[in-house]
Amino acid sequence: MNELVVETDGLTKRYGDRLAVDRVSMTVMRGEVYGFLGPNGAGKTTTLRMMLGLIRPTAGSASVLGLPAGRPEVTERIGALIEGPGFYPYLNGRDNLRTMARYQGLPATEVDRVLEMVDLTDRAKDALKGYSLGMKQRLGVAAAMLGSPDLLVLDEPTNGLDPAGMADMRSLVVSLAAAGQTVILSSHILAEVQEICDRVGVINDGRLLRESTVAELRGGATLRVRATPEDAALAALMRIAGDEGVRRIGNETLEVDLPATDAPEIVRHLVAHSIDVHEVTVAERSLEDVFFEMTGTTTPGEELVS
Ligand SMILES: Nc1ncnc2c1ncn2[C@@H]1O[C@H](COP(=O)(O)OP(=O)(O)OP(=O)(O)O)[C@@H](O)[C@H]1O
Repeated sequence: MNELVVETDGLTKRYGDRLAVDRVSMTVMRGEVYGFLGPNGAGKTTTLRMMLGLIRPTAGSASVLGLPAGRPEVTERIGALIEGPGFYPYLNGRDNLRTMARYQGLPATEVDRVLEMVDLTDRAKDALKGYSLGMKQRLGVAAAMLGSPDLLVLDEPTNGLDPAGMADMRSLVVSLAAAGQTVILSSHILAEVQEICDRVGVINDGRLLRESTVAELRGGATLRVRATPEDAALAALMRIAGDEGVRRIGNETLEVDLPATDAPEIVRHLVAHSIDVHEVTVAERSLEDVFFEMTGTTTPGEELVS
């Protein structure tokens, strides 16, 4: 357990004056879905390309499966879908994968296995030009899964997909993770990362701002209490949560930094002080709120619209 699959140390890439990746030190553990999150141009693809050994770092290092990135014995244990899959349009799905499998010295049964995994067995005999973008992306994941790689790297796998295609891709990643596959998934879609990732690295302007579990990043939930008279409620709640643990947020409502399990105690306490409790709700911060606080800029989602 807790085996390191990827470790980067001060990983840096400079293009002329542009520092695309700036001293990134990140870790990915075996069996987790790691969300690499950041707005467009943040440095996600450049970092992944260094991990895959496709480009050389200007400084720092990346090790994958305990060996320096780029070594052939490492590269062959990574499956990647990066910048859209390249297929032969006139071949069908199965023959496209067979060509790749043959090149890698893998048997035809391996093609059937990965087709089944991405739920394309029924359409495997159709020519690729009839595939939707979502199907092509799924075939791309199937190609990346040939030979059962130890690490699967998916760069923006839902980019350009319609909502149904996105949901499809998300459930595919979840099913691969359930089967024990280690996945690095880059995305600028916060809700997506929140839904399917165990841990997240947030990158902005080439720098890794934070690396933690999604739950840690979002912080604990808070309680919102609407009670009157408000001043008396504030004083009473401060005795439980401390002066810093309670804030007024308007509409006779107070925000309290206590877990949801404390709600009954809070209500009892207020009622014992003759305070009327009108409503108690649990407020969870979304990853989007957190991202906004961390970068102080627009969320990646908003950038998409521009
Ligand atoms: N080959 C290159 N030559 C020059 N600059 C580059 C090159 N590749 C990337 N960059 C620059 O490095 C920065 C990071 O780019 P990168 O593609 O890694 O970001 P990203 O987070 O993957 O963004 P996106 O979500 O748009 O794919 C950008 O400013 C980009 O313009």
